[in-house]
Amino acid sequence: MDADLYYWTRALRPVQWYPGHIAKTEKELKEQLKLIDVVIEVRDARIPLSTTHPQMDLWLGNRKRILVLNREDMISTADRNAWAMHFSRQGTKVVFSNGQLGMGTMKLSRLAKSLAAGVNVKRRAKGLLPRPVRAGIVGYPNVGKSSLINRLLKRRMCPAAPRPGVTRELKYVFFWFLFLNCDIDVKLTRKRKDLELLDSPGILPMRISDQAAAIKLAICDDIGERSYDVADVAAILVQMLAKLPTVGMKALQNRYKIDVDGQCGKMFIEKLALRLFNGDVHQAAFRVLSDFRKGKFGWVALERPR
Ligand SMILES: Nc1nc2c(ncn2[C@@H]2O[C@H](COP(=O)(O)OP(=O)(O)OP(=O)(O)O)[C@@H](O)[C@H]2O)c(=O)[nH]1
Repeated sequence: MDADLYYWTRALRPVQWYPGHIAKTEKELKEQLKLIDVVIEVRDARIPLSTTHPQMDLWLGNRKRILVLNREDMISTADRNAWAMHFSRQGTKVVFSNGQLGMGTMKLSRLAKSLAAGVNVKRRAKGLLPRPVRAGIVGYPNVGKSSLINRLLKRRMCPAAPRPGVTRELKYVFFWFLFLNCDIDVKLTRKRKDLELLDSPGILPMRISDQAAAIKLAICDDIGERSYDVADVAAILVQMLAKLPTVGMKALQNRYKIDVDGQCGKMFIEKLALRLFNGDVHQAAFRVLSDFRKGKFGWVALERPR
């Protein structure tokens, strides 16, 4: 699939975002990471490779780290098993989660605390009181960072929305939580006093040279719509779905009642526009993307371990 994608995307308008506030966010994030005991890196389970920040390894060095593949509900069990095996072979600690429903958050919280337990061993040895473990949540836009934090805290402390770029600043959420609840709900604060969470805005690389990865980010709604041509992206999605053994041309044909030429997604979108949207290609393209994002073709990962 990746070789096809490379070929298909060569002639398209490149997916591109404007560096704007990226440099500022990067600088702030690097500063904040110095205060963090354990980093929780969130990726989109449908595209764990394309949601890997190329500089993350450099920034994190040998800092304690947990990899979270969020949106586990949007991939099949076979995809999940393939990724679990891949990361376990690499010796990487991975947690599969669902930020909407909270699956995986208990394991995540336990793992974060156990990985950073050494912090308080050292503090005690120095005669200091223990302090909460500080976990920083990082990852691309819209992968589910804020939803996961809300689930971890069982409170809506961070705005979460179905569009990229909602979180705009670094924010310690647990400080607020303690402050707001210390008198009212002592049991709750005691229970969770051992973990502090830092939410951060979605971070993208300044430039992306891998257009196949960029298209997948667009398909999965992990970058803003201004960065890409919706019709181009939907056409590529049609070609990808036609090729996927678990979807195939038949599923497209049945859903939209249009003949599919697996080689030409653009023609498919144009036919759909004529059939349902008075020739409006943008609306037709948006329908296909939104059907994919809602799981109308089943839950499929767009990447498998290489
Ligand atoms: N199906 C599904 N949807 C999820 C999951 N996690 C989050 N979402 C949805 O994905 C959208 C984005 O989630 P956010 O938590 O706002 O993502 P974010 O990474 O904080 O986004 P930025 O603020 O842009 O960095 C929201 O509509 C969530 O409800 C999940 O595991 N499964």
